[in-house]
Amino acid sequence: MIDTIAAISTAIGESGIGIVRMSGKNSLDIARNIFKGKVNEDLKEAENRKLTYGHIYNPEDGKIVDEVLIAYMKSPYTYTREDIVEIYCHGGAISVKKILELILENGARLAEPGEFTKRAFLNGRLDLSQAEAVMDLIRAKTDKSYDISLGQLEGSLSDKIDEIRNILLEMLAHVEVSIDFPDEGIEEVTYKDLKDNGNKVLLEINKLLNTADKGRILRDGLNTVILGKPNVGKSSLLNAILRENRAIVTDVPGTTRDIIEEYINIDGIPLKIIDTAGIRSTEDLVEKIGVDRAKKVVEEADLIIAVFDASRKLSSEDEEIIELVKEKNSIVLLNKTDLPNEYNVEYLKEFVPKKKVISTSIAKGEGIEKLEETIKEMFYSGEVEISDEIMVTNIRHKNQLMKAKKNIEEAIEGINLDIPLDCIEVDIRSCWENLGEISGDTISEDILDKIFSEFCIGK
Ligand SMILES: Nc1nc2c(c(=O)[nH]1)N(C=O)[C@@H](CNc1ccc(C(=O)N[C@@H](CCC(=O)O)C(=O)O)cc1)CN2
Ligand SMILES: Nc1nc2c(ncn2[C@@H]2O[C@H](COP(=O)(O)OP(=O)(O)OP(=O)(O)O)[C@@H](O)[C@H]2O)c(=O)[nH]1
Ligand SMILES: [Mg+2]
Repeated sequence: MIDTIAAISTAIGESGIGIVRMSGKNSLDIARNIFKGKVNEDLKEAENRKLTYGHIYNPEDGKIVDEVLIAYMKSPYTYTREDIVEIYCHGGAISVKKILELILENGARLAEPGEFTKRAFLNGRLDLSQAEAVMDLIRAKTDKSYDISLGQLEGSLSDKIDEIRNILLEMLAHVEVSIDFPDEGIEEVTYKDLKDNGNKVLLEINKLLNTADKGRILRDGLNTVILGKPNVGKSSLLNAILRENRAIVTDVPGTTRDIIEEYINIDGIPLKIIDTAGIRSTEDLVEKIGVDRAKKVVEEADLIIAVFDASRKLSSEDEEIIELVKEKNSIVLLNKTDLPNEYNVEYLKEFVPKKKVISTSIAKGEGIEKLEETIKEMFYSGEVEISDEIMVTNIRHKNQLMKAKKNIEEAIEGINLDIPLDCIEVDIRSCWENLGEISGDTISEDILDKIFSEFCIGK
């Protein structure tokens, strides 16, 4: 039997109201055990989707736990398609926890992360990409990524994937007819038809893939890493961009020991901005770990802002930075230009010939706007425009699309070479299956578990 699950669905902390919810057959019975209504005594006349006022109490000792509102939502027209009971109690940490404990003592099981949404998926209310969009919606950090998730929740991506898979199904049907009735002269027609449809599928997959890189950036933010030797002004830059004193700034080299991550919007472009420990060789263990981490985040960066100090001569540490950023998408800052300069922008440019070099005095707030302008330019000059087209924002979806692309390319190659239809059929089927993993139509139990395990509790 499928058990009844329960979880706290709101954030635990200082909040006005907290929600504890249950899903499954026993939800209403459990609620009846621990709830006493003022008018509606024991939820006998629990009306579907009506709020009832009353108290949660412990049936063992009769003690009142909290004053609440309670809602019963009857299967199948609910979030999970199962019976659901939601209890709206006072916020904070204690009430929600006490009520959850009572519910668990009365026969429910603690829900795994994402299990409510997993049930919605397993019971057919959502497809997998919509379930994933629920999570993206919660995690969205900008209006744009929010809009994309909402669109995917409403099924924009699912519809597109279905459309492509339907073309593939049609192709499979033609192949099967030709294999079953080889003598009726339909083979020629089949090859022509396969070619047209195969190309259509490839085109649609490519369109989606083209949105993927920008889509990821819109979802997660442009991964921007501030890099430089100690004391050049990296943390000052972070604070200047954020316009708040987020990171500690001192004149002691080695102030920042670990990486600091923050999110900021520059005219609609979301940045995940990372301040790092200054790169230098050091004996200090903590600082050394910080430096190693800094080097590691460089590998995953979309953009590096390399900071140099105009008031000190270029050192071997600076050379190391130059090597690190040479092959990367980067902007070079020459900072502290308000101090007596050891060298200028022209000199620095010789070392980083292909990079944009900006002169700044972060202490005086000079050059920050120019930096922001430059980031914007670099972002918008990059291929795909932000538009209302369907975006692929999820890495898993991108990987499935890449597999499907390979399948359809192989099928098309086979068609062009007139190889036997049953060989081509294998590729078309793989393509259909790989796309089906996006909507969850064809997917294994363990991949499902993995996807939902990354959800949050109570969703
Ligand atoms: N109190 C509360 N608020 C919430 C949620 C919730 O579970 N509880 N949601 C949880 O994420 C979101 C709303 N999402 C929901 C999605 C579907 C259904 C639902 O009952 N669907 C039925 C009936 C639809 C209808 O009446 O037309 C269905 O699809 O059959 C409910 C909530 C946000 N707000
Ligand atoms: N004169 C001048 N001082 C600056 C400028 N930018 C930063 N500073 C100062 O330089 C010192 C170091 O700044 P931080 O931002 O802590 O440097 P950092 O690169 O984060 O240093 P670590 O975390 O140690 O790697 C502080 O005293 C800042 O006030 C600038 O444009 N001009
Ligand atoms: Mg610092």
